[in-house]
Amino acid sequence: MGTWILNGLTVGREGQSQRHILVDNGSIKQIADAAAGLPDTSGHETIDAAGKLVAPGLVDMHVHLREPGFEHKETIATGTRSAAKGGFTTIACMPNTRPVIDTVDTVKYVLDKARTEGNGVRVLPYGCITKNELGRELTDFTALKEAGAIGFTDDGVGVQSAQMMKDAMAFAKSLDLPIIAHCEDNTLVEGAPVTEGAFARKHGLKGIPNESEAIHVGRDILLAEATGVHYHVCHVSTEQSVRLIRQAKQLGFRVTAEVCPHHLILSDEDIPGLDANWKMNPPLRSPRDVQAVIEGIEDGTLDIVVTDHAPHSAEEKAKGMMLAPFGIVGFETAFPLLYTKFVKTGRWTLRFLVEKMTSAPAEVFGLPYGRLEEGLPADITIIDLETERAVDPASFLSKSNNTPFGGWKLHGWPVLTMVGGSVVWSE
Ligand SMILES: NC(=O)N[C@@H](CC(=O)O)C(=O)O
Ligand SMILES: [Zn+2]
Ligand SMILES: [Zn+2]
Repeated sequence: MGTWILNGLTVGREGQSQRHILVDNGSIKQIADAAAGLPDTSGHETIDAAGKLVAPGLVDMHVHLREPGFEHKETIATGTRSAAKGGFTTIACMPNTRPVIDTVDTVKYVLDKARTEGNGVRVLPYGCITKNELGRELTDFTALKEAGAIGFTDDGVGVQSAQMMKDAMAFAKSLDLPIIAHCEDNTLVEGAPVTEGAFARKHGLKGIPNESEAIHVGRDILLAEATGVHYHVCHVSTEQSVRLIRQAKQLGFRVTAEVCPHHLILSDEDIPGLDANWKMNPPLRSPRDVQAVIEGIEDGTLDIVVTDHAPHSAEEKAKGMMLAPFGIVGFETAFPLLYTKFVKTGRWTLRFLVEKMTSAPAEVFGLPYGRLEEGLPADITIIDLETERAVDPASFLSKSNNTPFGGWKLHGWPVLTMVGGSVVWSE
């Protein structure tokens, strides 16, 4: 017995249309134009998707699940629940856990846990570039790939040594896997909690300058040119980074990049006060940088949207702007935020947003997901575009609720998430 998802709105190359989708045996068996009438649904279950968007399952290539080691912030069980509620069917998790994911055993640990406690969500682990993310010694990329790592990153910190990064790129290139870079030059940061700029000046805080990000982006683009690796830039937040990536693409280098909803929507001018729910890395930048990343995603310089879902406990965030850890949760607000801010306002088409969160990340990382096509795995997210709801952090399925978006009234809430033909979350 299969499932017909009836009368949903789909967005694709042909524009928007109403379709019926038959899911059978874990895959998309048939896609039919609704104009031709209802299909014969006898012997099948049905889901009424009339008036709702039926999108490919959302794909998030940058998330923190915190397990092993930081289970007070999040676990694979709670993180995947939160992801499913946000409409995500495939997520790629960062290795800055405790211990970090720098051995075959830790990769396997994450994959095993995801299989048993991952709520059906596809979890793809990254391995560390350097042992313990200390920047001193490369990990065994060959063994990590063999164990299931889909790329290498020291997310949380920048790789400070250019030689180390170059060696990492050459190694990754030989295995045909990407390097995913958290770009941050430590000599330009010195413990600052927010961006250099208006907010920092007003509160007498040290600021993180734009160059601390862009210097690594520029350096790494040169190293990517030299090595030919697929180089992917994490959470781009500055005008200068966008400019460098744009130029690298014009020159034909194998460079891709991601941007987070918060960097597309918030600037440092929006930070209401010394509340650590507004503290993340990279920090919220100037309005000029926000404009630059928006233009970056619009002209294709930035390829994909990721959440950088970074849960921290209420106790940790209560330590205040100076002492609290960097990061905000993202799964349960990402699509509604971008839908409300960019699609409902008429700036982006629905198709553009959906692509940036589905087919584009799948294509950048060579994954067989992110599209609604006969024969592909039935990873599908149904989204209510009509109902307005306020963000309620207390209702998050994530173990943490550190978000600056509490109370925001948004449209575009996922109502059903299906992975491989099984419903993994529904309202
Ligand atoms: N983004 C953040 O502010 N924090 C991330 C680390 C990271 O993504 O660099 C975290 O692990 O908490
Ligand atoms: Zn990072
Ligand atoms: Zn991160």
